[in-house]
Amino acid sequence: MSERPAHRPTAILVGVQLPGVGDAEHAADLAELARLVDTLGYEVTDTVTQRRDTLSKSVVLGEGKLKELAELTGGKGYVPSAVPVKKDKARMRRAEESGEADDDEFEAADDDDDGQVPIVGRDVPEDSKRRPGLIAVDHELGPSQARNLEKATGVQVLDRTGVILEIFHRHARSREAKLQVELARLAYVSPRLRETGARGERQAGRGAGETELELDRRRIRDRMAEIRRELEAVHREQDHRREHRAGQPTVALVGYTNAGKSSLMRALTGSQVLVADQLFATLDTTIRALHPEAHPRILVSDTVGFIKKLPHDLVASFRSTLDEARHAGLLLFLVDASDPTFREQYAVTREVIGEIGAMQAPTRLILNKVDRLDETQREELRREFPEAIQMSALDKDDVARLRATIVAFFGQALVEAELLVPWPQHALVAQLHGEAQVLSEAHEEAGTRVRVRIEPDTLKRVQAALASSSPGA
Ligand SMILES: Nc1nc2c(ncn2[C@@H]2O[C@H](COP(=O)(O)OP(=O)(O)OP(=O)(O)O)[C@@H](O)[C@H]2O)c(=O)[nH]1
Ligand SMILES: [Mg+2]
Repeated sequence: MSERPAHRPTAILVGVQLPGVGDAEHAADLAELARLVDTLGYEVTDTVTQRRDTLSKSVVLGEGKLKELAELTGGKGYVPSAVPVKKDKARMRRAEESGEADDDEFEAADDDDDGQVPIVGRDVPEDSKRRPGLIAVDHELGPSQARNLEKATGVQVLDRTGVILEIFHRHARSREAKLQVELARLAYVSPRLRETGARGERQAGRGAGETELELDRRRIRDRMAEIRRELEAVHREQDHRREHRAGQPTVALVGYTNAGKSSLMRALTGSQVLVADQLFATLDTTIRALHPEAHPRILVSDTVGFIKKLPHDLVASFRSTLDEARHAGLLLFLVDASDPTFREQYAVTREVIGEIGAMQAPTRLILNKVDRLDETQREELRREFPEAIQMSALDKDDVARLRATIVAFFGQALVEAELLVPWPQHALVAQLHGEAQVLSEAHEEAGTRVRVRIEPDTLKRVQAALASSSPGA
């Protein structure tokens, strides 16, 4: 557990239970949002929910619920300038209640904000009366919904995607992750920009006939193009490294965020990757060899986790981070079996992995964290998932068993071969000890005769190397 400051800012969750969403699912979604908000550093103090047929187009919630929410925040409870310009109030109210209200009618005319989407550090005054610092809404919000909700409550509003993007922004460490997050944030912000009517200094650089909004959008497009170019360079470098590893058996750990991928990575490889009881602790892909080493060497990759309703732009920008999974010879799907919603989390993971085209490799399901379950629960899971491996990433024996399973899996693909390595190429023998299982080794007049169990692709590469340097080739 990470250290927590004594006085964390507080947050209120808002969710609408739409038709077709059961009570359990609704509660699970909100519990997950609470974990996301907690990861952002807020303490969740209240949850305001409502059953509705649709989200209110203006402020998500209905009038009464909005008042209830505003009482918690010390806000007005209505959108200050929600004065219909053309329609009469009663008609507006009817339309609003039926979820049909026209967004723009609720927009303030004297809009004084900067047209930026409320994604980070939006300046909503924070007073000392423990006014919440954030309202997190468990749905995708349109720009005017967020804006109106802020006006009615006086508190910064983020939708689910905004919360996730903010966590990614804070957790990004590598240049690649930072670029990918920036790309996703710009894709999120761009359609949410709106004309501000701002004047003066912001007009600099504006083309003839170009409005403020067009200028902002153009700047974003330019920056996105620049980021894509930078990312391409990063990816070329990665492809290069991957080519270098080609033929080496690789197992990819994939799964929902917090399933325990990095913990298992540590246990299998002895590496010091970050493990934290947080959502999206890992954003980069790490590749390490199994330790103690297997022969041939087996690589393990740990990567970014998934979540329900993962923003599409985020998946798109993290696609190459997930490339390791696409090239792996074995996919281990990790779930936190102690989480009652793990079945759905498993389904989400399979779906995203399918979307990025990584489902060709054989897969195994790993029910992790079974140390938190009792024997009856484990037995039930054995019946439900007879093929799955039950384990705890924190248990040495479990990890050793999994290691043996991985080694045996790649062992099936090995073929036996005999190679004669001439003396001038003696370095190849040492290489074979890393890349194959050496069964026997005999020194002869012409060189070293080695019997190996080896991956077919690696065998081809070694044979080609031997042929190209043999006399007369
Ligand atoms: N009890 C128990 N806790 C575990 C187990 N495996 C992992 N954990 C804990 O679960 C939390 C998340 O573990 P991580 O390994 O960071 O999970 P992850 O899948 O890498 O998560 P992200 O990188 O955030 O997507 C940490 O607090 C771990 O200590 C396990 O088998 N049993
Ligand atoms: Mg991790």
